[in-house]
Amino acid sequence: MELRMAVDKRFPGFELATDFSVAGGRVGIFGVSGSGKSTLVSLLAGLSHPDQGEIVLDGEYLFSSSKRISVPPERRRIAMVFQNACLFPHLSVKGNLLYGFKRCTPGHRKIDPDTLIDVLKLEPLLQRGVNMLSGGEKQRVALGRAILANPRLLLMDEPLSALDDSHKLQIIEYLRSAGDQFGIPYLFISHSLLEIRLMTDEVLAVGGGRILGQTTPEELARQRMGRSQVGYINLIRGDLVRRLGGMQVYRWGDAELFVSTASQEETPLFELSSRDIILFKKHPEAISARNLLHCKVVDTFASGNKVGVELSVGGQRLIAEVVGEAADELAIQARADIYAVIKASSFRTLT
Ligand SMILES: Nc1ncnc2c1ncn2[C@@H]1O[C@H](COP(=O)(O)OP(=O)(O)OP(=O)(O)O)[C@@H](O)[C@H]1O
Repeated sequence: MELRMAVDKRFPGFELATDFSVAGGRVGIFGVSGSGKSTLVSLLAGLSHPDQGEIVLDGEYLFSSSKRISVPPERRRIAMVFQNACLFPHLSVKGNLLYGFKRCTPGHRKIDPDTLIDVLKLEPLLQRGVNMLSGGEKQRVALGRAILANPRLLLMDEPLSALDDSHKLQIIEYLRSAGDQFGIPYLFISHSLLEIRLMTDEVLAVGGGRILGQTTPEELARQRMGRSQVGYINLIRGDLVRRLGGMQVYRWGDAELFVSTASQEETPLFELSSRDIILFKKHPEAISARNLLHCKVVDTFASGNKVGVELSVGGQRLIAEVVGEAADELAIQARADIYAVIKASSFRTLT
């Protein structure tokens, strides 16, 4: 997907003015509430019109004020998944799924409904009325309906916001299938950096109606480390090796991690804040923390008043943070050996 949006849109008290180009299959739009994300999405989908400018998708003008072009929404081949599933209440799950497929011209019908039903695990729901579904199930149906419309671009506008935390991450796996299994490029809009990191490869940061930056989710997370209350969040997927009393031991690359927070999953995802990693220059003796990892410093970076320290451990990467003074005292520099200490209780279970 190649998208260029150079548009202006004014509301009383708010102006969206963007000029950006993105290419790729998994693009994020990140920004706080009121930054203009939904306005941008609505202009792209054709649900509202820019005051001026142009929108070009894969070489085709969807909107151009100077050329007097405005392709109607139904001819843009852009499908949407919103915060609320917005399913048709009078149709069954199957009816909702096939709705988009039937409206799609036969030449564009590349995705087989049975394959989609299989991938999104919708078979047991097919005959149900949509009011009999949980929030997560509704979002899976809404996603399926959008994919079956065989769009050239899928817009996902805060699709996880209405779900509780425990369901969000399960649904992410399905949302990603739009790209991974069906090859549909998507724009994923969210105010959650975690969701952006799990869903996208490139991200536009939006604020006050402007594009503040265009970068990778990883780089965005690093930039925000110093400003964030929680520091940098390391995302760690471990493989359960054994259980020891109230503790789980996970393999993570060549390293083993002791984690005291429980998960039902064999390969759960954990969060670990850069603030919960303590660095030692020499091997510390007799510590109560369960995890002592011998690491190499890969790189350091400044973020606000903190220094981020990228570590290599057992073939994996970990980001710790220290204040500038500590970085000097510990002589932290690329290729230095260092020990990272982490309490077993510092890991937060995401799945
Ligand atoms: N139709 C409209 N009329 C007037 N103002 C509007 C309209 N649509 C949006 N706005 C204003 O534009 C600004 C950006 O809104 P927008 O919904 O795009 O933000 P957002 O980043 O998507 O926020 P959220 O994450 O809360 O949905 C807000 O100040 C909003 O009040």
